[in-house]
Amino acid sequence: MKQSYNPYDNVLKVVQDAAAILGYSDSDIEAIKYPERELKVSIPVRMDDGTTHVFQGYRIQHSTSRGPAKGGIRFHPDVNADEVRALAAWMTFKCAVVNIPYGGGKGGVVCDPSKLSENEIRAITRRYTAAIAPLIGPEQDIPAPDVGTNAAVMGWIMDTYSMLKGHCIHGVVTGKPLELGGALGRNEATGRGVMFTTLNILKKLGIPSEGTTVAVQGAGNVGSVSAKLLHEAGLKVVAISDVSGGIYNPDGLDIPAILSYLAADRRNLLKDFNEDGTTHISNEELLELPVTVLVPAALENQINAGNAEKIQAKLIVEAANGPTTSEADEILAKRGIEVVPDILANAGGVVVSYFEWVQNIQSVSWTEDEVNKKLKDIMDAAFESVWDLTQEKHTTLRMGAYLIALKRVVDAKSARAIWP
Ligand SMILES: NC(=O)C1=CN([C@@H]2O[C@H](COP(=O)(O)OP(=O)(O)OC[C@H]3O[C@@H](n4cnc5c(N)ncnc54)[C@H](OP(=O)(O)O)[C@@H]3O)[C@@H](O)[C@H]2O)C=CC1
Ligand SMILES: O=C(O)CCC(=O)C(=O)O
Repeated sequence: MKQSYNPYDNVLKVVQDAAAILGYSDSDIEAIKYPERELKVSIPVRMDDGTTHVFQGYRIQHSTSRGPAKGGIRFHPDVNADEVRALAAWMTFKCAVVNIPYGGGKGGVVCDPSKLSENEIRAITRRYTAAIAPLIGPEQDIPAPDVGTNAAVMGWIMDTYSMLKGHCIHGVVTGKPLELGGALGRNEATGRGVMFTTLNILKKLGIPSEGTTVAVQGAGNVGSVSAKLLHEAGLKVVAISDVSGGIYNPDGLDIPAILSYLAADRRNLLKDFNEDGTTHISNEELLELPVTVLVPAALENQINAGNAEKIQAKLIVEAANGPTTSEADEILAKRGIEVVPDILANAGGVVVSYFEWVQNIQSVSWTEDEVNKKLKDIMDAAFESVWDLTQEKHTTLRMGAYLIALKRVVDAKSARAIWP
C-alpha cells in the first residue's frame, strides 16, 4: 500500500470536498490544483571517499497568492516530486488557517543524512541552495527545517545565499541558529503548538489533561519537543519511537531521560534504550496502543486503510504532515475518533518562522516569552475558529480547517483577479 500511495491525491480530495461545501465551482478551484512553480535540480557532490555522487533535489511553490512561498526542506531517501508537491500544498493551507501572510512551498533532497558525514551534508546543502537560488529570497520563497534538516543546515543555506548575493541576507531562511538571526523559541515551536492544540482539544472534549495517556510516533524535532511539553503539562507519555522502533511503559516513560539519551549522540537509537518497566515495540504497534491521545510525528501515510480500524486512541493530533490518508480519515470519522489535522496542529513551526522573518526584515529581536505568548495567541485563535465552524457545519476538524483555509486562498486569488 505504501508504494502506490500518492500524498498529492490526498490534498486534491480534501480540497474538492471543501470546495463542494463552500459552493465553489470547478473553475474557482482549478488553479489551486496545480503548483505554481516546480524546480528539479541535480546536485553533484564530492563525497568523503573521493567519488562524485549526484543527488536529486526539488523546490516546489504551490501558491504565492497570499504572500511569499514558505515551507521546509526535507533530506530523506523517500523524497519525490509528488511528496514535495503535497507538502507544498499543505503549507499553503497551513499558512492560511493560521492567517499568516504566506503561500506554500517545500523542498527536498533525496539522501539519507544518517549515512552522510557533516561535510557531505554541508556540501549537499550549499550546492542545493545555489541550484534553487533563482527561486528563493525573503520576498519570494523562504525555506525552513523539515525532516532530516536542522538549524545548522539553515545557517549554511543563509550563508550560501548571502555569498551569491554579495551581502548578508538573514530573511531568506528561518529556523536558523540564534547567532544568525534565528528566533528564540523556533526550535521548540512546532512541538509547543502541538501541546497547545492537544490541551485545547482535550478541554473541548471534557477530558482532563492530568494523567491522560499519549503515544508519540517519532522522536525528532517535533516528536521530542511534543513529548517533552506534553509530559511537562501533566499528560502521561507511555510510548515514543524513532526509525528503529518504539518503547512502551503503560505507567509512563521517563521522557527527560529518554530525550537526554537521544540528544547525547545522533547515532543513539531507541532500540538500544532500556529502562525498568519498558518494552520494545514496532512503529506499527505504537500506533495501535490503547491510549487516549496519539501523536504521529514522523512521516506521511502512517495511519491508512490497513490499520485505521485498529487504532484505539480517542484522539489523534497530527504533528507530522499527512500522517493520515483520506481512506483512513473516513474510517476514523465513522468510528468517532477525533483528528486534529496537520495544517492546524503542527502550524506552530511556521508561525514562529513568520516571527523570525518579521524580526529579520525589521532588524529587531523579541524575547522568548514574547514569541511563546504570540504563538499561543495565534494557535488558540485558529483552534477556536476551526472548532466553532466544525460545530456549526457538523464536519470533521480537518474539513473545518480546510473550509477556513480554502476560502482565504480563493478570496486572495479572486482579489488579485488571478484568473481572467
Ligand atoms: N520541523 C518542523 O518545524 C516541522 C515539521 N513538521 C513535520 O513533522 C514531522 C517530523 O519532522 P521533524 O521532527 O522535523 O523531523 P526529524 O528529522 O527531526 O525527525 C523525524 C523523526 O521520525 C523518525 N522516523 C523516520 N523515519 C521513520 C519511519 N519510517 N517510521 C517511524 N519513524 C520514523 C526519525 O527517526 P530517526 O531520527 O531515528 O531517523 C525521527 O525520530 C514531519 O512530518 C514534518 O514534515 C511539521 C511542521 C514543522
Ligand atoms: O517553518 C516553516 O517555514 C515551515 C515548517 C514546515 O515545513 C512545516 O510546517 O511543515
